[in-house]
Amino acid sequence: MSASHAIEVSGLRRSYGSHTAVRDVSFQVRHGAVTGFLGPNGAGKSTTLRMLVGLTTPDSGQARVLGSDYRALPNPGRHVGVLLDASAQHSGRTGREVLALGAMAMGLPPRRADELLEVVGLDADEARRRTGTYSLGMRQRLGIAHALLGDPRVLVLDEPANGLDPGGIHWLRTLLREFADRGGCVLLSSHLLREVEVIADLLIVIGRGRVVAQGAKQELLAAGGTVVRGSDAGTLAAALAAAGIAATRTGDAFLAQAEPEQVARAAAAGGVVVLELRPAGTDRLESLFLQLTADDSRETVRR
Ligand SMILES: Nc1ncnc2c1ncn2[C@@H]1O[C@H](COP(=O)(O)OP(=O)(O)OP(=O)(O)O)[C@@H](O)[C@H]1O
Repeated sequence: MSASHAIEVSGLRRSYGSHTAVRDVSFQVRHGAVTGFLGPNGAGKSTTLRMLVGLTTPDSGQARVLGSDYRALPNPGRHVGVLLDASAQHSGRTGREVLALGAMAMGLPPRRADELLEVVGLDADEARRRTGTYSLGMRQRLGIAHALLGDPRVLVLDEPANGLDPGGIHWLRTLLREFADRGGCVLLSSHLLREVEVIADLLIVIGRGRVVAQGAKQELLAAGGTVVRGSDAGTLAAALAAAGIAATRTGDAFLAQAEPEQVARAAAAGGVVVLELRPAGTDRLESLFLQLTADDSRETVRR
């Protein structure tokens, strides 16, 4: 395994009866970045993450974290923080007890629980409450605290933004950004394109148990060119042509095959006031994602 990759998954496959949940999934996840694992409901995200941390046995293929089978890591919580199901905690324990027990299991002092409660914004009152009374957002915060307890280098989080309000999503984004900027590796799943788009640097898109796209978010988003609309369509067309930028007209806008900055400069050089400028790739990724969702025929009305 390459030392630059924290996670390496190759040829993973898992069936349940006649249904293949994950078929030939391969990807690598590097340090120092937040990687989003994106796919519609039932695409195979949780099954893949469960195989990664040894909770589900693959029919074939292998998954390695920090160069090892997860189950072979000594004291794994000190290396890999995992949050697969925020509701899995014992509902009769208080938030603080959950963290204190986790700290003890990892050989850490109980004060580590208090540090993490502060990091995830659970106050003293909330920490004393049984987790059975927690909202989903509070459970997610507790689950993230548990994943961070052992100061791991890798985080594997299944739908961590589920149940968080917009402020909570902003908080999560900042937390994961800082973790990755310190060199950590984050792999997080989501079934919401917009959610993962604001949090992740890299994307792995999965549909029907297969990886259908992967790469840097900016590249995936930029691949479709730039949508531009100007004060005068004729002058804008001429300005783009003069700059050697191929463009096709869609209504009163153009789809230009160049980066937004090049397009803006071309428009400025032609004296056109730009009224709209955005990467078209967002649309492309969205249509790929909607197509995946539609392929699952969950949204299709059968006649
Ligand atoms: N233990 C199981 N027994 C039978 N089928 C299962 C089991 N676990 C997963 N599956 C099936 O495998 C497929 C993939 O499920 P998985 O939970 O991995 O998807 P997901 O991408 O995480 O979906 P979601 O976004 O809805 O959580 C689904 O069709 C699911 O019903």
